[in-house]
Amino acid sequence: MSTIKGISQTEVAYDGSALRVAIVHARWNRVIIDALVSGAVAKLKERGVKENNIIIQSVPGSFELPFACQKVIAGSHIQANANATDLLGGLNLGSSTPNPISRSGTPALPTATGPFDAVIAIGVLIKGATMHFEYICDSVSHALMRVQLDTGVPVIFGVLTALNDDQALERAGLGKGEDKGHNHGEDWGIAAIEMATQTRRWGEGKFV
Ligand SMILES: Nc1c(NC[C@H](O)[C@H](O)[C@H](O)CO)[nH]c(=O)[nH]c1=O
Ligand SMILES: CC(=O)[C@@H](O)COP(=O)(O)O
Repeated sequence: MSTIKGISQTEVAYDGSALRVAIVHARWNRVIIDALVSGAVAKLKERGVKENNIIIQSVPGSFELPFACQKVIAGSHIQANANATDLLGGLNLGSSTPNPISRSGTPALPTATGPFDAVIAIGVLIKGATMHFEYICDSVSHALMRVQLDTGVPVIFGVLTALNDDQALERAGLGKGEDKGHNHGEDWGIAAIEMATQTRRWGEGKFV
């Protein structure tokens, strides 16, 4: 019987070439994390996101993900403003600073910086002997939802909440049996591009 689970991909092939995406990952259960991050990066690149527009940051554990995502989003705005100031500063609008454009002869273009169009939060939580698992899963899921609603930047929920090692391995395509499972990191990369693109469109009042 074919499963009814899983995402139904949209017919639209979203173009990631103008997008900037951050991946924030925890470092617990690193073998699984690395597979998930690789899967997400592969799909981002496959859909055109430039390598220097994929920023990867790590934190100790999944509990740190919401705070890190909030700060990474805020930092990208500061970085963008700083670059804009640098560029505007080069226009020599009566300032004493010589125009870097005239000084070097070539325009001072900003580096690959700017606000993130989406953030992918990746963590692997595996149930242990205590209730620690439940409290982290609950708090992190609610907090990541709040970060995206508060910031207006899509935060893709890439946190595996597994009851045992095998469940986590299979969801990273690392299953021990014949069926290795499916790397959910790939789905998260695709979702990031769709949500980033749609967020831009919705922000312009466009409903394609
Ligand atoms: N047990 C797991 C953790 N625990 C660590 C917490 O996430 C956090 O880093 C610590 O409590 C300090 O604040 N983290 C995971 O990502 N996965 C686990 O299975
Ligand atoms: C998700 C966790 O925090 C968990 O792995 C910790 O294990 P334990 O509940 O046995 O301390």
